[in-house]
Amino acid sequence: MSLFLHSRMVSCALKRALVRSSSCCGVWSRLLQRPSRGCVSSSLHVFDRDEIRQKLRAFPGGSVDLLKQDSGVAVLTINNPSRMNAFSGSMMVDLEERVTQLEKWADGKGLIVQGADETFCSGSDLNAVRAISNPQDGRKMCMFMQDALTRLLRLPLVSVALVEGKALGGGAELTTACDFRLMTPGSVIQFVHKHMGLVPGWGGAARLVRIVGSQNALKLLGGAVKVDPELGAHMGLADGVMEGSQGAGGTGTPLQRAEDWLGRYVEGPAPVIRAVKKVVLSGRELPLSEALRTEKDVFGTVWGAPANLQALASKSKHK
Ligand SMILES: CC[C@@H](C(=O)O)C(=O)SCCNC(=O)CCNC(=O)[C@H](O)C(C)(C)COP(=O)(O)OP(=O)(O)OC[C@H]1O[C@@H](n2cnc3c(N)ncnc32)[C@H](O)[C@@H]1OP(=O)(O)O
Repeated sequence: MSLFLHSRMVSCALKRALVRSSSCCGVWSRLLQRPSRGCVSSSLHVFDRDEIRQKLRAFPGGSVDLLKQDSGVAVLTINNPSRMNAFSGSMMVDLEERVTQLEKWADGKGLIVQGADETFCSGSDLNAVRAISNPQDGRKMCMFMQDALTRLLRLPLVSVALVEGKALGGGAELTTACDFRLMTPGSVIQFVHKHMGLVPGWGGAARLVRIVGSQNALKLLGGAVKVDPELGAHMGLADGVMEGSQGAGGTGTPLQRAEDWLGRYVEGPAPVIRAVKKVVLSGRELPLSEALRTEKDVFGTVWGAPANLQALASKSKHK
């Protein structure tokens, strides 16, 4: 008996038809649209988020914690250390709820995603996976997580995955749902899916191809390659190595070093930094003509706005 019964699919199909009917200038709103409760269309599928949310809660354990800071940089912590920060069902629901909170955070500029206890995330909780191992239920969980991670990447925040210890399976996929990846010495990103008789399902394959190219993605997935910081930097998967407080070249914990690293890319007024992410996002995801239209629209929100007027008044020189 499937844990995820298909009900209200008719109303979901109707919603999909409505979403598709929106004009091309509504494309941007679809990229950033705050998802309605209930039925949503995620890429090619329509699924009932409320129903899946309820079913996933049947698999408790751990939490996904969010700290929004006055600096405009939030910290999202995958917190299930007794399970190497594996995602229980309730943590998947937590994640989606934290993403919704971040979608509503108007003052946000940056986000750091980390794991508790010096390790990142070991993917789905295998105990939950075993309980929902039929294709229909797996597809429902996959759509829920694919939707949550797509929305995470589309946040108008510059995001960094701080990888300590291990990022395996869905944990490796989570790293690709951030704009940047910083790894600590000895850390590993590994798409172990092949060893599970699987392929990524949380959107990790589609994002990995866009990050490292199709040949490298084929190697990492086909070979379930252990990516250390050196290989990650070589392939373009890792954007930096974060030494800890004992590391050379700086002080502070890996999180403090990651905040310092991110700081240079989010310094400035939130509306400007959020506009930067929006125009890059549209350039990355939309066809050129729609990306140009979006860029014009976003430009219109910052031209003549307080930060622009202040800069003009200060006659600053860019030495
Ligand atoms: C879409 C992808 C998605 C999916 O298909 O749903 C997935 O992500 S599938 C899951 C992919 N992940 C894995 O297969 C990782 C499995 N775990 C390991 O390989 C190892 O635990 C480790 C992460 C390499 C760490 O090894 P080690 O340092 O030796 O510690 P332990 O193995 O003793 O782990 C400590 C503790 O944590 C439990 N654990 C670890 N990972 C998971 C997990 N993914 N799900 C549930 N529990 C996990 C492990 O069982 C230990 O608990 P105890 O046995 O109770 O001590």
